[in-house]
Amino acid sequence: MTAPALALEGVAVNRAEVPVVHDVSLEAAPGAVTVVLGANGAGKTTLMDGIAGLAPVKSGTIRLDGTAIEKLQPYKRARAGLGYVEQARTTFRTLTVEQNLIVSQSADGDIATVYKLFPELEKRRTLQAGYLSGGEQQMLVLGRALVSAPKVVLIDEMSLGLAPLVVRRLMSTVGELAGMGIAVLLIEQFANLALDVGTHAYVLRKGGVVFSGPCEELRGDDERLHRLYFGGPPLSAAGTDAADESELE
Ligand SMILES: Nc1ncnc2c1ncn2[C@@H]1O[C@H](COP(=O)(O)OP(=O)(O)OP(=O)(O)O)[C@@H](O)[C@H]1O
Repeated sequence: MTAPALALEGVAVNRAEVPVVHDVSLEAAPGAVTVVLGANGAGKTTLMDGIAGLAPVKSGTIRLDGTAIEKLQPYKRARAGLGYVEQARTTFRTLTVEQNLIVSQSADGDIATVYKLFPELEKRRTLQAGYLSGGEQQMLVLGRALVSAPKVVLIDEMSLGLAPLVVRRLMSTVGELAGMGIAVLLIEQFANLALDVGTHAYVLRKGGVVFSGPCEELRGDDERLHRLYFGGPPLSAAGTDAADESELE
């Protein structure tokens, strides 16, 4: 098996001194999309913030290409090859599209690759980012992560507030990022879209992992997802899964 680009072991993350994520172990392989699912408030963003260094990791280890990063400042984690596409969809609104890419570019980063992935951005390269549509802004945020030449990209709910067609387009791009050898860790509210593009899935509930397995096991199985998200008995009388059991592999 390929060595994971990102490996977490027993990670706990706090929010404002409150323990939110506990004992999370997960891996993200290079060249694949790993999906993190869970209900609102399950701790997905807190986990991503912990990996990126924006929330305090209280215990456990986070390895990027085998090197422990959990004690590094966020900018050092970024420099080590960690890209983070945050939910907030932040761009420098008064800079042009191209300037946004230039300020995020690392020595190995290639703006032409971004334009190949998103021809829309090349057409608007001289436009201030504040004038882009929501979907184009999300493309720019993904593009900014890409020009930092990352080994791992964390993507948090990039579909928020976007039209379904745009979301599908962005999802296929996420697959292309993996095709470039990047390890993508994807949080997504539209579970089935994420499961279509992903290889391995984790489900978080109340800050802990309750499922780890191939995406195909969950694809299209809304009842099982619901039970994993919220616990409790199976929704259908025919359900054979244990009521509130974790399904860790
Ligand atoms: N800044 C904060 N201070 C205190 N508690 C917080 C803070 N941010 C989040 N929380 C709490 O941490 C828990 C996990 O939130 P988090 O945003 O990580 O979940 P999530 O799975 O990403 O949910 P969503 O899908 O709604 O973004 C929630 O109970 C939330 O209220």
